[in-house]
Amino acid sequence: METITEQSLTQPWSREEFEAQLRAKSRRYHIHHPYHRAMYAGELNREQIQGWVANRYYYQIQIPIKDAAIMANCADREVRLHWVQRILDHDGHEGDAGGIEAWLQLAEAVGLKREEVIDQRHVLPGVRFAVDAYVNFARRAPWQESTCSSLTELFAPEIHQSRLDSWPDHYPWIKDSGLSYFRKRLSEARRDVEHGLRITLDHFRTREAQERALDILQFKLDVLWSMLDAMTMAYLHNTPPFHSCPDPVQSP
Ligand SMILES: O=C(O)c1cc(C(=O)O)c2c(n1)C(=O)C(=O)c1cc(C(=O)O)[nH]c1-2
Repeated sequence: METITEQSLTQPWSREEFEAQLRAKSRRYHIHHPYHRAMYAGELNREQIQGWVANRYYYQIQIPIKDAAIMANCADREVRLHWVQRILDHDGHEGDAGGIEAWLQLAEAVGLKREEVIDQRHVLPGVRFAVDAYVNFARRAPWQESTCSSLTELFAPEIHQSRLDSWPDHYPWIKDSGLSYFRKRLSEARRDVEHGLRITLDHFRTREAQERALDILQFKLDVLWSMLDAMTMAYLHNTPPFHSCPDPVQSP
């Protein structure tokens, strides 16, 4: 017979407790990363803001590809009908140029040229690897697991709001038009996460499955954190990839 302690370890959490466990992951959200902390404290210079915008562009363009991968794995028509909105939000549709275009406007507002963002010349290998890991996870995992990985969006409205609150004071050189991406995401993220959370709470029922969901969410937190680690090396510490190699680069 199981002891009480063993039982409490294997009993599934109630829906409320499971949701609370997922939400508690906010403690590891990239809002706490030193790069973001410096951003909201007004401590970044123009190049450091530009580096962040140019690198985050890679995340922005891969999000709809990630969402298409989720849909490709999903046989549930109702879910696909709902999920397709995420692709339209980023890629745009009639009457809305979409999030990727809004991000390019942000890039221009911080003084980058559209071409240098679109051609990805500033994207760091570490950022690329982290984002690609997220897309590849969505390609391979059952759609309910990929849905769960998008739940960092539970914490995203706060981070978008932090930018809207702090940038006009600290970075008055950034044109207000650049902030429209963050305004747009405030409502979109809330709507998306309601759907994603419902799927996750419905699907992960055993304690083992619920713990798997927490691990998946942690994986996504790792993706976001690792992107900023790569940017820290390049733009805060001035140690981009290969900075210590002999120059000019020798062939092997
Ligand atoms: O600016 C941010 O810090 C941030 C974080 C996240 C996130 O938590 O994954 C997303 C976004 N922004 C975002 O704009 C966005 O469209 C988005 C989609 C997703 C996703 O996983 O499907 N995350 C995020």
